[in-house]
Amino acid sequence: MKRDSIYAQPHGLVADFAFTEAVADVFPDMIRRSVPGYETIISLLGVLARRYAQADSRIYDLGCSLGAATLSMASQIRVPGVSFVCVDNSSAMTSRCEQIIQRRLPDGHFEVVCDDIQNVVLENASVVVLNFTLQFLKPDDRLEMLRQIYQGLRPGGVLVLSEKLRFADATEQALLTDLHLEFKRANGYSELEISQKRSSLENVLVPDTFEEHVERLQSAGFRQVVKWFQGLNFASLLAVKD
Ligand SMILES: Nc1ncnc2c1ncn2[C@@H]1O[C@H](C[S@+](CC[C@H]([NH3+])C(=O)[O-])CC(=O)[O-])[C@@H](O)[C@H]1O
Ligand SMILES: O=C(O)C(=O)Cc1ccccc1
Repeated sequence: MKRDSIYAQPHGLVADFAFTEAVADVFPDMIRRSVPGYETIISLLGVLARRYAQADSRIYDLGCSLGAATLSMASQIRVPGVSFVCVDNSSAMTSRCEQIIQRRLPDGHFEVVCDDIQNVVLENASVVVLNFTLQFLKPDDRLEMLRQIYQGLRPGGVLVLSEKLRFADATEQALLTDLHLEFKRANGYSELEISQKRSSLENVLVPDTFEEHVERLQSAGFRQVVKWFQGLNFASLLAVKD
């Protein structure tokens, strides 16, 4: 695994964060050292998919990056006739993802698509994963994305939505942001790396509160929403279509 040192040197003017070749090259290390609970979430996505995957249905991994969620789910699913659709709009990610999945699941039914997830028409889905992806869509586009997912799900199907959270209460926001900083320091990021990454993400990753997520999921049609994981200011929600 290549070590992330993208923000180790001063950038002068820090550009908006983008999923470039350089980021794709170090992505497993970057996300593991930046998102508390990431590896646990990936592993538990397998457990969730094993429970909710329906025979002869599709599983969508939206914003798949290098396909970690798909690989975990594929290793756990026991029902026949499941096909995976992995979508990401970064070609640096999808070209690597295609190779990784081909190597790890030579007999698997999967498709890797390089496109905006907002252009995907979902059909016959039993499990849809948005693992830290919705937060990169423009806030005004998020409800429509969830509506599209809801209409593409079968009855009994689920959306797993993982996101960085914002907190309405200023004290809670300050505490959890500070603990996330401490998590990054504990994982070897310098103050310069932390501050440059923070400015690059400023207008790119716009987090919502837990309450905003629940309301939006309900507006999209989901009646049952549960938070099944939280690590500091990162959480994952399970939304079930009746
Ligand atoms: N509009 C969009 N359309 C398609 N892809 C997008 C869009 N916006 C962002 N992306 C893609 O969403 C991914 C977000 S990373 C997901 C981790 C992965 N799920 C994992 O479980 O390892 C999370 C993070 O980096 O914090 C990137 O690969 C983007 O190119
Ligand atoms: O690094 C951060 O502060 C994050 O919020 C997580 C993250 C992880 C990988 C790419 C972009 C954002």
